[in-house]
Amino acid sequence: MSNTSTISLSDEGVSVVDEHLLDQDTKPVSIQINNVTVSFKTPKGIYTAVKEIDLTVRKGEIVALIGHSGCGKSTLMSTISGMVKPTSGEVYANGKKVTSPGPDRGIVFQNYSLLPWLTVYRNIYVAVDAALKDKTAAEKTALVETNLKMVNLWEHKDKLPGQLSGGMKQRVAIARAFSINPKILLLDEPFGALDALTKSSMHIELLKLWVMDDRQKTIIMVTHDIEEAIFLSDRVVVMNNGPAATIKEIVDIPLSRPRNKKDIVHDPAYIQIHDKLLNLLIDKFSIADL
Ligand SMILES: Nc1ncnc2c1ncn2[C@@H]1O[C@H](COP(=O)(O)OP(=O)(O)OP(=O)(O)O)[C@@H](O)[C@H]1O
Repeated sequence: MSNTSTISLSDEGVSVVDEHLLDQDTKPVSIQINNVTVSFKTPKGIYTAVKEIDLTVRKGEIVALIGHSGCGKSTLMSTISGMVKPTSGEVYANGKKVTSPGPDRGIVFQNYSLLPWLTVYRNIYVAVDAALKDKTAAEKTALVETNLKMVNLWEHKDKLPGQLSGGMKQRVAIARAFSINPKILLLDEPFGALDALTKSSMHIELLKLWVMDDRQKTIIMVTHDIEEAIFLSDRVVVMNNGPAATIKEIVDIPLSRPRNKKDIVHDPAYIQIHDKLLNLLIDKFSIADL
C-alpha cells in the first residue's frame, strides 16, 4: 500500500492529497490510558478530578479533548505527559508505562511555560538542545530560526517573555514544540489566545508538521473550539463535568482530508457532527428551556 501524501498550501488551508485511506484500527497503539483516576489532596479533602478513564489513541491519530472548564482535560494531558501520576490506573506511551515526562511526548501548555529570564530565541534553543542531542549546533540553530519565522516572531527573538503579548507567548511555545517535533504532541489549548487569522495559519502549520511526518505523529489537543476540533481531528473525546469526570462520548470525524476550512462548514456531515458536539456540551439552548 502506498504511504505517500503531498501537501500544497493555499489561502484556504492545507491541501493534502491522499493516496491511501488510513485504516486506524490496524495502526499501532500510541497512547493507552487504562482505568485512570486522578485525585488531588486539597485543604478540604481529596478531590477526584477524573475517574476511570479508558482511552486508546493510535499512532498518527489526531484526537481533540473537549468539555466544560474544570472537567479535567489538563489533568488528563498532564497524566499522559507524565507530570501528574495517576492515583490509580496507568498510561502507556508507545508501549512503555509513563512514569515521568520524556522527549517522546512534547507538550504545549495553556500558560506557555516559558522561562522568564531567557529570550524568545534561547527559550526555544535550550529546549531543542536538551531534547535533540544528536543534532549539530547548526541544525539546532536552523530549527529554531525556521520555527520562529513560521510563527512570525523572528523579529522578536531577542525579547524576554515579559515583553510579549499572550498570543506571542503562545506562539513561542508552539514554535518550541514544533522545533522539537516529538512523536507525540500534547497541546493544551494551544491556539486559545490567538486571533482568528493566526489561529488558522497555526492549524495549517500543525497539519503540515503532521503530514511531513508521514502522518505518524500522534496529536492530542485540548480545545474549547468545536470548529477547530472538527477541522483538525479524527476523533473528539467529550468529557462529562467534574468532579470525578468521565468520558461522555467519543465522536468520530469521518470527514475526508484535505479539509478545506471554507468548504467544510457547508458539508452536511460537518453540520451534523457540529450539532452533535454542541448537544453533548450544551444541554439547554434557550431561556425558555430553563
Ligand atoms: N494540583 C491540583 N490540586 C488540586 N486540585 C486540582 C489540581 N489540579 C487540578 N485540580 C482540580 O481538578 C479539576 C480539573 O482541573 P483541570 O485543570 O484539569 O480542568 P480543565 O478541564 O483543564 O479546565 P479548563 O478548561 O478551565 O482549563 C479542577 O476542579 C481543578 O481545580
